[in-house]
Amino acid sequence: MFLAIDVGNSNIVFAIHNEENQTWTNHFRLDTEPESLRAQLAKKVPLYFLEHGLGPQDIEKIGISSVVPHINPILLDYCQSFLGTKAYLISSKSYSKLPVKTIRPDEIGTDLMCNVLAAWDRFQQASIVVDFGTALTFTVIDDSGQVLGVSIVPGLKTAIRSLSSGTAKLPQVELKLPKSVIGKNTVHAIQAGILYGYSGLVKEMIQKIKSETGLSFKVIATGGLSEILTNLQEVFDESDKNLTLRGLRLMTLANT
Ligand SMILES: Nc1ncnc2c1ncn2[C@@H]1O[C@H](COP(=O)(O)OP(=O)(O)O)[C@@H](O)[C@H]1O
Ligand SMILES: CC(C)(COP(=O)(O)O)[C@@H](O)C(=O)NCCC(=O)O
Ligand SMILES: [K+]
Repeated sequence: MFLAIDVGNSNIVFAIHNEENQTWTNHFRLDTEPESLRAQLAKKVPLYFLEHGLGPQDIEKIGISSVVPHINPILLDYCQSFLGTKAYLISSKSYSKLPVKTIRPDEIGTDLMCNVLAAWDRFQQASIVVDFGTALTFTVIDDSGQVLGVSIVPGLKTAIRSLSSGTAKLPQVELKLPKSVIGKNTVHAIQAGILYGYSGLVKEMIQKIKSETGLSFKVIATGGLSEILTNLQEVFDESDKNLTLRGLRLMTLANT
C-alpha cells in the first residue's frame, strides 16, 4: 500500500492507496499546528492504524507533499521510526521526469504541482485547477503541460476568519450559501458577501484566464472546501477532492 501525506496550512491529510485494486481506501486529517505534532502522531496514527486493521508492514511506500517546511523533519523522522519506511519528500528536484513543467520549481507549492500532474494524467490538455484550501489557488497549464502561472487569494475560511478577527462586532460564521445575496442579519450578511462574492471571484478568474490565453481549458475543483460553493457546479468539468493525493502518488512513483 502507498501512503500519501499532504501537508497543507490547515490540515495534514494521510491517505492510503491500495495498489492492487487502485483505490484510495483510508483518509484521516490532523491539524497542521497542534499543540504537539509529535504527540498527535504518536497517538492518533497508531490508533487509526489499529482501528482499520493496518500495520506499518502494510505500507510499502510513502510520499509527502508539504507547503509547511518546518513540519517536514518531524514527519520524515516519524515515517522512518514508526512506519519503518523512508518517505519520499517532493521538492523542486521532483519535476524533471514529469509531463508537466514549471519555470519556477523552487517557488511553486508542491501541492500545486501535484494538482496539475493529476489534472494532466486525467485530461492531457490545457487545464485550470482551482484548489479551495487555506488559500484559494488557480493553477494554469497549457496544452503542452507547461505551467503558465498561479493566482492566489485567501481561502473561504481564511477570509471569514480574518474578517472576524479584524473587527469588533463580526462573528465567525458557518460556510453556508444563503438563499439571498442581501443579508438580513449580520451572520447572513457575511455569508452572502463571502459566498456570493467568492462565487463571482472564481467565475471572473476563470473567464480572465480564458480570455488572456485564448485557450480552451478543463476546469477542475479540489481542496477541503471545494463543495461549499454549490452554485459553481456548472463551472467545473470535474470536482475531485483526491486530486492532490493522486498527483502526489504519481509524482512519488515517477521518482522512486
Ligand atoms: N470534509 C470537510 N468538511 C469541512 N471542512 C473541511 C473538510 N475537509 C477540510 N475542511 C476544512 O477546509 C479547509 C481547507 O482544507 P484543506 O483543503 O485541507 O486545506 P490545506 O490544504 O490548506 O490544509 C480547512 O479549514 C479544513 O479544516
Ligand atoms: C499557495 C499555497 C499557500 C496553498 O497552500 P494550501 O492552501 O493548500 O495550504 C501553497 O501552495 C504555497 O505555499 N505555495 C508557494 C507559493 C507559490 O505556489 O507560488
Ligand atoms: K492543499
